[in-house]
Amino acid sequence: MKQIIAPSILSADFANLQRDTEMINTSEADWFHVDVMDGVFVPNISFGFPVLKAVKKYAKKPLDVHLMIVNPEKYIQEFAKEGADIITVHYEACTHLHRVVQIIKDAGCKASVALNPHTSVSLLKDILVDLDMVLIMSVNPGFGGQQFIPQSLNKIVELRKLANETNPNLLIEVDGGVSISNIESLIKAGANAFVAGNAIFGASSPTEMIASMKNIDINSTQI
Ligand SMILES: O=C(CO)[C@H](O)[C@H](O)COP(=O)(O)O
Ligand SMILES: [Fe+2]
Repeated sequence: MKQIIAPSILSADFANLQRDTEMINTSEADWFHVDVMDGVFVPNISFGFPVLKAVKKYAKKPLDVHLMIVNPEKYIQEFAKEGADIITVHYEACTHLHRVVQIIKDAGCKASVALNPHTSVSLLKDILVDLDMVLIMSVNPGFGGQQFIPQSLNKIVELRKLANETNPNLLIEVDGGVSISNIESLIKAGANAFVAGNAIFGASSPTEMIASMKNIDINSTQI
């Protein structure tokens, strides 16, 4: 299976959101990545339900909703109602993570958990079997356009090993500083879903950049 590419609409032009949504629709991208920030869990505020609703109106691909908010359990049903297909909550924001994962599933969505750069993948050992995806944050959450933290590579390798024991179909998504120059090493480490904001929307041709990321073939690369 080819890697999943999820452009982050955080880097889209909000004055031209319909245009950028259509660009993703007609590109080789797989999902829309939707970053919700509350100004409490992270030091930034992005957007909430009205923007999700607006994207959903035109999006022809699944919405991958990344909740960087405290008490996410309060809002999961509404995010599902407004069109989320995959919901990611942060490990660091959930005291009762198992319960939150069940709430996501009961709402009819795929369940995913994100780990901040300082959070060890070993902490997910007892819940991995219940998850559809783990999101490895490769920057500190809160802003687009930051530099990839190299230690994230080891976390992907470690997580893939752990998943092979209990949940071999687990998707591993990487978010933050992903670009055409590091995506190959991330695939080799064991990740299979990639969020990119700046790398796509900052490119001279976003659709060509999406196609390049989608079609990297790690087997044909000479070492
Ligand atoms: O969750 C996020 C930030 O917290 C974004 O998804 C992420 O930063 C994408 O932007 P970029 O590819 O420009 O780093
Ligand atoms: Fe994100």
